[in-house]
Amino acid sequence: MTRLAVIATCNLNQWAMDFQGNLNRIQQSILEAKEKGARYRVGPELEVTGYGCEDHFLEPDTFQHSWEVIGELIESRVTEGILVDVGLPILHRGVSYNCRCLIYDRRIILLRPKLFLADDGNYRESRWFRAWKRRSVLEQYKLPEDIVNITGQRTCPFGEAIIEVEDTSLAVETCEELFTVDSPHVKYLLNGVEILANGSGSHHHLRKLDQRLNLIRGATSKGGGVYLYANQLGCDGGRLYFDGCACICVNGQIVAQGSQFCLETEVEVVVGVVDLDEVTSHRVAVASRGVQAAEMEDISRITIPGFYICNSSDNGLNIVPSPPIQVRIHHPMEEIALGPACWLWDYLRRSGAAGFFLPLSGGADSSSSAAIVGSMCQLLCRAVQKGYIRVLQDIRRVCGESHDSQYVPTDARELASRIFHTCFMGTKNSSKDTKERSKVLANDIGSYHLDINVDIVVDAMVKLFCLVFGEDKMPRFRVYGGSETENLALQNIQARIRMVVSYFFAQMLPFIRGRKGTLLVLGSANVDEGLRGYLTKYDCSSADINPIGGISKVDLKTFLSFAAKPLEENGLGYASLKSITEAPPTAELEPITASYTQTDEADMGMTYEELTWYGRLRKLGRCGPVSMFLKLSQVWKHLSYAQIADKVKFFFRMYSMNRHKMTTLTPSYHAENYSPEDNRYDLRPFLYNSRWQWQFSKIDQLVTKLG
Ligand SMILES: Nc1ncnc2c1ncn2[C@@H]1O[C@H](COP(=O)(O)OP(=O)(O)OC[C@H]2O[C@@H]([n+]3cccc(C(=O)O)c3)[C@H](O)[C@@H]2O)[C@@H](O)[C@H]1O
Ligand SMILES: Nc1ncnc2c1ncn2[C@@H]1O[C@H](COP(=O)(O)OP(=O)(O)OP(=O)(O)O)[C@@H](O)[C@H]1O
Ligand SMILES: NC(=O)CC[C@H](N)C(=O)O
Repeated sequence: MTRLAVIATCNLNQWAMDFQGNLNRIQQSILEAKEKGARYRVGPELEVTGYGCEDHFLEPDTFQHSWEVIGELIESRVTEGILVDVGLPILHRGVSYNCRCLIYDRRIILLRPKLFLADDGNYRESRWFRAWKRRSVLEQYKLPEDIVNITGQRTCPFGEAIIEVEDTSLAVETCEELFTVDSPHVKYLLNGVEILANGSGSHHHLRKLDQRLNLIRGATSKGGGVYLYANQLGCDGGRLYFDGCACICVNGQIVAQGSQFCLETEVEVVVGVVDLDEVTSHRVAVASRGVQAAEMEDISRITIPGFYICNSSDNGLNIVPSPPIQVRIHHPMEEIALGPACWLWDYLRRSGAAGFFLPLSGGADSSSSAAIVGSMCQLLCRAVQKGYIRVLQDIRRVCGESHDSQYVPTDARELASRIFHTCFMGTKNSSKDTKERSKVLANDIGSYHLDINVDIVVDAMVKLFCLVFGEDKMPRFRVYGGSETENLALQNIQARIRMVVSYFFAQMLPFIRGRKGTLLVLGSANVDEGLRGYLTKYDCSSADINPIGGISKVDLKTFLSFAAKPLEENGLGYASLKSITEAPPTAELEPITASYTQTDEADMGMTYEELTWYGRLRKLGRCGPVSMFLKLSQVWKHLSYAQIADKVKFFFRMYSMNRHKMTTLTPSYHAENYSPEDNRYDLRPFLYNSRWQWQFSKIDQLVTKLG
């Protein structure tokens, strides 16, 4: 008889601290798994609480509510006839652990704590949890009174163990454990485990999926086995977008894959039929695996008597194993169009706001933010067309429709006209070109567009200044003979007034349109501007949220070309973006004269491409000034050592002078590994000695030595 097992994993769009919503989604996923015939269901890491609770993991309430959720799950009887693997925080003997809880029928089979915590980049699990170190010991966990009352069970095993069922054995690991050098699954697989599950809380950044899939495939390609991967999906209350992609892998080949970016549903169950005999067969054929398996030390085992994961009544003819599939990996430009769009939608519908307000300059950055909102509207309309009722209900709520409303968006442009507001805020220094580009793009996307001039407010500020300090101190632009200080102050006041106007209009526009609520102000500072500090503190970069704050200018330019392509060519169909990509980036804060037009790259003293180099080397290459100089000397062969030294020193000077701006950076979608985001990801001082005396003198010595 063939051992065919139907098993399920899932993507869940959980929300930190939303215990009720999280419970509903977990229940729905188990029910769907059961309906599809699965006998094992794995869910994401910390799915009961949501992954991003952070310091709420220090509160006893969080642990107690987690048990209450488990109690309700068991009482609702969804766990009957299926082995359910749920992620939640557990307090054991006064120590907090990030755990998997395996439940079968009404019994807690095992609490399995995470062995290796995630602590780099965006993660700091050891702030809230301890890693489980007593790997050879199974302790007894004393179950809370509520659970005892529901189940009659007083204790359950706590630690690392293999679960033996009648026809196979399985084991679980948690997210980061897959990424570690000495992954627990190696030991489990060599111990004969056939099904391995991983509940994850893993975030998206550009070009990452490939790495994750390689690890999943790698886990079972050498020694055989089935690997089930579950993940959180969406924005659970922070800067990260968890990118789902729940999948099933058999002997190194993916046989089922869920979506990576999805706003259609909060619960996506991925089911596969796997032939466990193929695992045995794969293993027997690899003699060296057998040698290692034979000498592997034993791991504690817990049996579930009478429980079969395989369908014993089927002889392999009624259900067939899921065949290997071609994995779907989005192009990075699609990732930009999809990831931030889904994140924005989760944020918008969960914030209760009535839509977005975007200061749209007609430049590349704010146009990228606009295109991403357009992409969100397109995805929403497609979901509605496919019949996703919950999406339609959320749209109606965000649009301020009444309970009995029959409103259905006709198309993405019509939807955008209701929830997306753009505004060009010109001054004397704005050009007709940018104003026109802004208008045409707004029309392409369908936003409610305003075209206003803010000179009256800028002039009022200058007048106020003159009233206080006298007309003879009236600040002048450099091109009219003003000093650097005056020139900068006049630029910054335009930029800051735009920010104040944005918040004012975002608050008032729903009122003007006969709606309740307020709009969320969107920002458009990109990752490189942040790195170089080429932005005005508290200008339009100080928005509520920023979809592109984690994306490099180089990627954004490519994204705009992609988004300009027609829908039939898989672009976003915003043809007007073409002219925007062709225009040189400019702040338009200084007067344009016959001999002078302000441009970003000239102003910054470096190109955006150079900035990407600096960004990658600083963060990903972990370079200080000296190593960055040495690394770039190997690459920039067209420049002299002295020129490279000047560039590196200039970059570090600018970076360190402006680092303070990162402390007030608008929360942005995390997309780029070299992000300078100061809040969670790139923790550095913000008061530097920007002369870098020691480091720069070492660079000077090297230049002399190298000639
Ligand atoms: N160490 C420190 N720690 C904490 N705060 C510090 C600080 N040093 C200065 N500051 C504060 O920061 C201020 C200086 O920063 P900030 O006011 O931003 O002014 P700043 O960086 O001098 O100027 C803004 C720059 O952004 C450029 N820019 C380019 C494109 C567009 C836009 C735009 O906004 O549209 C702007 C603009 O051309 C200019 O180069 C100081 O006045 C002080 O208030
Ligand atoms: N004329 C304008 N009208 C509306 N918003 C503006 C205008 N100028 C600037 N902004 C807002 O201020 C932000 C910062 O301005 P900046 O000139 O630095 O633009 P940028 O970062 O180069 O972006 P963009 O490419 O969109 O111009 C812009 O992204 C935009 O949101
Ligand atoms: N939650 C985790 O353990 C995640 C860690 C892992 N390195 C990731 O980026 O996906």
